[in-house]
Parts: sequence; structure tokens; C-alpha cells
Amino acid sequence: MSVFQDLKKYKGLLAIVFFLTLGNTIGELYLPRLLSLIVDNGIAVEDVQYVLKIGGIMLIVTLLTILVRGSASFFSAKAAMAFSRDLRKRIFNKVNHMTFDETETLGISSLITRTTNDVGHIEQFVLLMMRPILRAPLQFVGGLVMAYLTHRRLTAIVLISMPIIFVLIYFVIRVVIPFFPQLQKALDRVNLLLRQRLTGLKVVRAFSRDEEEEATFDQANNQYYQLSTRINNTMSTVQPILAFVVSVTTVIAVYFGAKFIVDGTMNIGELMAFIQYTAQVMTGLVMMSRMLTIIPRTSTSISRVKEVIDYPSRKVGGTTRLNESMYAIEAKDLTFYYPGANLPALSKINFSLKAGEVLGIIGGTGSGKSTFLKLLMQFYEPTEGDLLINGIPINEINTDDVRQRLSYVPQQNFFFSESVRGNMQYSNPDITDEKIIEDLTVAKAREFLPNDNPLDSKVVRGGANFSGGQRQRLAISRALARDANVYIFDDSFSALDYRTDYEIRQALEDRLEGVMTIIVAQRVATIRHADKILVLEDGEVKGYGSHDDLLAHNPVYREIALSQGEEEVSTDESKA
Ligand SMILES: Nc1ncnc2c1ncn2[C@@H]1O[C@H](COP(=O)(O)OP(=O)(O)OP(=O)(O)O)[C@@H](O)[C@H]1O
Repeated sequence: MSVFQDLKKYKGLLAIVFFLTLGNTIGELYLPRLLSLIVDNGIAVEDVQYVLKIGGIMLIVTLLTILVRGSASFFSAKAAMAFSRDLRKRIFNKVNHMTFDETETLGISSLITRTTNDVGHIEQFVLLMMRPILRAPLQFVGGLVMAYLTHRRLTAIVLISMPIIFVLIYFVIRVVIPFFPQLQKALDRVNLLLRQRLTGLKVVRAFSRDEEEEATFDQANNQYYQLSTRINNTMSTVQPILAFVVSVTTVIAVYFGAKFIVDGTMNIGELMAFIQYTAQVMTGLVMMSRMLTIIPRTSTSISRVKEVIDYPSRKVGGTTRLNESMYAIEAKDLTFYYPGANLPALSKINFSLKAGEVLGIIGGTGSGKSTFLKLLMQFYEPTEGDLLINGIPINEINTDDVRQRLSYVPQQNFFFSESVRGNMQYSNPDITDEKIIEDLTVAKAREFLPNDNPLDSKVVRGGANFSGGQRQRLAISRALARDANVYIFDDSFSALDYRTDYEIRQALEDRLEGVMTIIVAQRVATIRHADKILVLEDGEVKGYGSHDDLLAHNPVYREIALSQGEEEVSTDESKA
């Protein structure tokens, strides 16, 4: 997919810029000719009427040229910015549909740099190309033609300086090209370190790693600085050398022009026009050189952006539509390997769940609990075996149809920097304030919000202005806000004290009647009332049944329960 495909949408604007630039260049080429006419046919013969007439035409041409140039600049900026807006949107949409491992492969910081800095480079390129791409060669060729028409022999002398300029530009480009990919990588690293530093602030502080962090950042920042200085130093040699060549060429033109005037083969006005044409030829060249030097930087950015928009993203889900509510989930020998992993994260899992039932999943860390939820939410597809939704393999079902029927409380809660209301509306945009209050009350989150305007309370990004347990309660409320067929709680009660855990689960029992509930937990107390409990260890099912059954017959579950003091305290009411 071409990075520039969105430019097609702005064909109209591009055509306007093309014609305006054409008009601008013609105007600029015409002015020296008018000047030479004034000098040679007006001033030289003291014809005031002629001077005023041609002077008037010059004034009109100048005004029109300024107007046309200004308009070309306005429309080209408009097209370039609209183009970069569309490109950013295309990258965002692509990333939005990538799986987790795909975004990790490309790198989150790198994706940010690509969407902002690299797109910025491409926008600059488009802007620089739109007008100069026509103006520079037109000025160069037009200036040469006009100079040639003004005086042939002098044009031949001026042309001698051209090869010097071409050779110079060629060498500069050859030197800087290899630095651009390195420069963008260095910027990725600066962004990565900054991002890590900001998100891991607490860990950095807790382990007093501030100085080491500063040193690492310094090193990356210096590498970026050195590379950009190297590129800039090389590129900046072009302009003074070009200016020098232009000045020398002008001096040569004046020297020989003066001789031709003495010989009588050239007029003063013609020499003046000639010098202006020489300047235009050189300006055309400088513009072309600038375009050429920006190409290597842009081509690096183009390939980085292309890598994202052409990324062969794995398709998850199928085309089968779920027209009814979700009423059954069944796993049949469900096996899953993470991409590139040698061992399965889940191996031959079997269970079934019907509407109105609660499934508890328990197991040590790394036993595969969250992995199963990721498969259910279609973040990944099963490697072997089946996960059936209403009897249909999940990989055949449309992802939106599945996800719309689920409501999820993640292990690590994330909130947006919005009001409480805004965060609740994230899972159900049509929810009323009364319903939000009801859900906050069920999850016992209403009690820590202020009495006045509780829904307007601010949640800072990530929910950092609430405690771990309060965040869990807010996250439960947010999940309840959605009218779903399956409610999933991924270790969502771990930060709650026993009493709150118990009270919330009591309230949830009434609230979630008739739907499927999946509770992942480390604490036996949290899942003991589930209709079925799945005991996982190293990705395998080590037990499946009710709490009482498992406690009586399953050694793994019994060990977990005993380690949590479950044999002495038989009801969590008494724990609470
Ligand atoms: N994105 C990933 N890529 C590769 N392996 C992964 C990935 N996520 C998890 N794993 C591996 O899969 C296994 C199961 O992980 P999972 O997150 O499902 O465990 P869990 O039971 O939810 O643990 P916890 O209670 O600690 O959250 C672990 O061995 C883990 O290392």
C-alpha cells in the first residue's frame, strides 16, 4: 500500500497548486525581460511614456505573481496537512487492529515516533515537492532559455559552473544517506527511554535508579545529537558552496557582459536581465538540491511508515455473525502456544459453561488463567482444539459480535483521564447517571466518591488518584455498566479485603443472574461459590468440579485451599 495513496483525494487542490505555480514561475521569468525593455528602450532613449507604460505592466505582473505565489503556498499547505492527517489516521487504524504481540514487535515507542515524527518528515516532503517540483525545473530551464534568448555566448560561459554544482550535490547525498535510518532509530530509543522512565517512575524511585536512568538517557540523547549534527554539518556545506559558485558565476557574467556591451553586441538592460536570469537558474538549482537532500531523510521515514501500514497483521476471528445472545461456552482439548513459544501456555483444556452459571478459574502464577481469557476475547486464536461459543468455533465468529457480548475487568486496570462518568461510558456510551450510580453501589465504589456530583470526580490517567482496591471497584462498576452475556473478572478481587470481596460477590450474585460469569482468582474464598471450578497448573487442567468435590477429591485444589487456611474456616462469611 502506497504511503502517498491519500494524495489522490486532493487531486483538485494539487491541480490548483500546479497552475498557480506555473503562473508564478512565468511571472518571475517575464519580469527581467520587462526590466531590460525599460532600460534599453525607455531610459536609454529618455522615452518617459514608454518607461511608465512598461513600468505599469511590471507592477501588475509583480502583484499578480505575489498573489499567485501566496495562493499556491496556502493551497499546498492545506493539501500537505490534510494528507498527513489521513496518513496518521491510516497508521492509527492499522495499529488499533494489531494484536498485542504485533505492537510489541514493532515497538510502542517506535510506533509513536513513526506516527508523529516520520509522518512529519513525509508531510514536509510533500509540501516541499508540491511547488518546487514544478517551480525548480521550470525556473532552471526557463531561466536558461531566457538567458539564451538574451545573449547566447554569455549563456555558454555561465553553463561552465553547472557541473561543479551537480558534483557537489551528488557527494553530499552519498555521504548523508546512511545516517538517516540510524537517526530515526536513535530517536526511537530516546522515546523508548522516556516512555519507560515515565511509566516506571515508581520503580525507578523505589530502587533509587535516578542517576543510572539519567546516564542511560544522556547516552541515547547524545547519540541522537551526534548523528543529527553530523547530518546537518554535511548538509550545511551545500548552501555556502552553492552561494559561492553563484556569486563567482555572476561576477564572470558581469565581466564578460561588460565586454560585450563595449563590443556593442549587448545592451545594459539585456545584461541586467541576464544577471537576473542567471540568479533564477541558480535558485532553481538550489531548490532542486534541497529537494534532493531531503529525499534520503524522507525515504527512511517512508519505509518506516510503510512497514506499519503494510504489516501482515494476523487476522483474528471469522465472518460468522452471532445473531443471538451468548448462552454457552465450551472448551474441547483447547491448546494454545504464544507466537514463537516452544511450550504451550494452555494444553488440552476441557470445560463447559451455560447461561446462569459461574465458572471459577484458579491456579498459581503463570498457570494460563489470563491466557484463556485472551482467547475468549479473541486477542489470540486457539492453536489446537476448539473453543466453542454457542457451539460455533470462536475463530469462525466475527470479533465484534463476540466482544460486544463480553464485559471484562482486567487484572491491571486502566482508566482514562476523564470524569468517573466518562470512564463508565467507555463501556456503555448510552448509560444513564442513575444506572452508573447503581453499578457503583453494587461494586461498593459509590462510598469512596464524594457526596456532591460523584460522577464528575476526576480520574487521572491510569486511575492513579485511587488506591489499588478502589481502582478494582471502579473497574468492576465499569464492567457492570455494559449489558453483556458474559462477565469476566480477571483477578479483580485480589486487592480487596475479605469483607469487601465477600460483600461485592454477594451483590454480584443478584446482579448477574441469568448470565455467564467467569471469575479468575488466586484466593479460594473468591471462587468457592462458583458452580464449576477449573484448577490450572502449568497450562493443564488439574481439577474440574464444585468446591466441595474438589476439596474432597482433588489434591492440587486441596493443597491450595489448605495453604489458604480453608479447612478451618469453611465459610467466607466467617472470614469476612
Ligand atoms: N504475551 C506473551 N508471550 C509469550 N508468553 C506469554 C505471554 N503472556 C503470557 N505468557 C506465558 O504464558 C504462561 C501463562 O501466562 P498467564 O498470563 O496466562 O498466567 P496467569 O495464570 O494469568 O498468571 P498470573 O496469575 O500471574 O497472572 C506463562 O508461562 C507466561 O510466561
